[in-house]
Amino acid sequence: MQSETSARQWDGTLSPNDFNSSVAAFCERWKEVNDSLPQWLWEPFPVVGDSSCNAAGYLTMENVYHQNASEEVSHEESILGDEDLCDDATLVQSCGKDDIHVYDYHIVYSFNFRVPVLYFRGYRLVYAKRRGGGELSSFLLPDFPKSTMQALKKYSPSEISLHASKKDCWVSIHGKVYDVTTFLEDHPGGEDVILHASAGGDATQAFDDVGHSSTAIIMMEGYVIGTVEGHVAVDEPSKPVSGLQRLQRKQPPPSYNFSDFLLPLLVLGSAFAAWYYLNFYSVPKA
Ligand code: HEM
Repeated sequence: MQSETSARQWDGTLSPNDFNSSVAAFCERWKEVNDSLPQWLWEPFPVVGDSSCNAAGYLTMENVYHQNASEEVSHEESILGDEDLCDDATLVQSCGKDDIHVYDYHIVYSFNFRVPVLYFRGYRLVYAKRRGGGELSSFLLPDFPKSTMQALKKYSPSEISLHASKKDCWVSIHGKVYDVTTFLEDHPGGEDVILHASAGGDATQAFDDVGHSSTAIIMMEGYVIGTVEGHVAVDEPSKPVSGLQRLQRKQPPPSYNFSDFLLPLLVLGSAFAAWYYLNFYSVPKA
């Protein structure tokens, strides 16, 4: 436990190992006080390189949804299975009678800002009767706030292109800028492909052509530093690809996708840091 003096000197950032130990404590505490709510789970990143961080990964809580009382969608009809309903803190109003909004939350450690960041992706499930049949089908629609990206710093393509070396490597993918310098050695696909993509300008196509998994897409959010100035989102966000799909490239796409991957809504840093502060710093000495 830190003294009050050191708490006052704390600059609000965490080391990767602080993050790991605090999220473990956070999960435990969440379980104790929110037993009836969906639980946070630790999802490890693929073991790669010679990482200084001994337990890299992120926290995940998925399929959090609220069902309107008026909607009589039965357990069998729900494609979500029997996940717990969330409370009002995560309530999202549905637009239509048959809609359900679903959120996936991820807490990722930002290696560049040294704070935990909360990302979420949201989508709306729309239930529609199949023509000529009574069964319900579903598909996903994008449902993201447009203001999300405005909080991030904007970089011009020419500024981004100045950072294409092993010691200072930025890539732009789908309008966002990632400083992947510290990740190069750990990249499962090798550092050369990223360096090559960085030097070649926008890396969106190269990134998508590989068919990165959803873990990779969540992981990359830990390296975001800003957005590309003037970027117009005419293209779709990266579509996560499962391990099986990577092995079977000819397999048809899934009936739904997470291409509507929602990017940072809030920097959880402040909330999480407050929590961390209250738990690890502000408790007066006995
Ligand atoms: C922040 C940026 C990036 C992150 C976090 C990232 C992460 C990953 C991860 C976790 C994997 C393991 C497979 C998977 O889970 O999908 C992977 C594989 C790979 N990545 Fe990336 N990647 C990034 C950028 C790029 C870029 C710009 C390229 C450019 C071509 C690239 C090319 C590859 C290749 C070739 C593989 C190997 C694929 C395979 O063996 O099937 N990655 N990456």
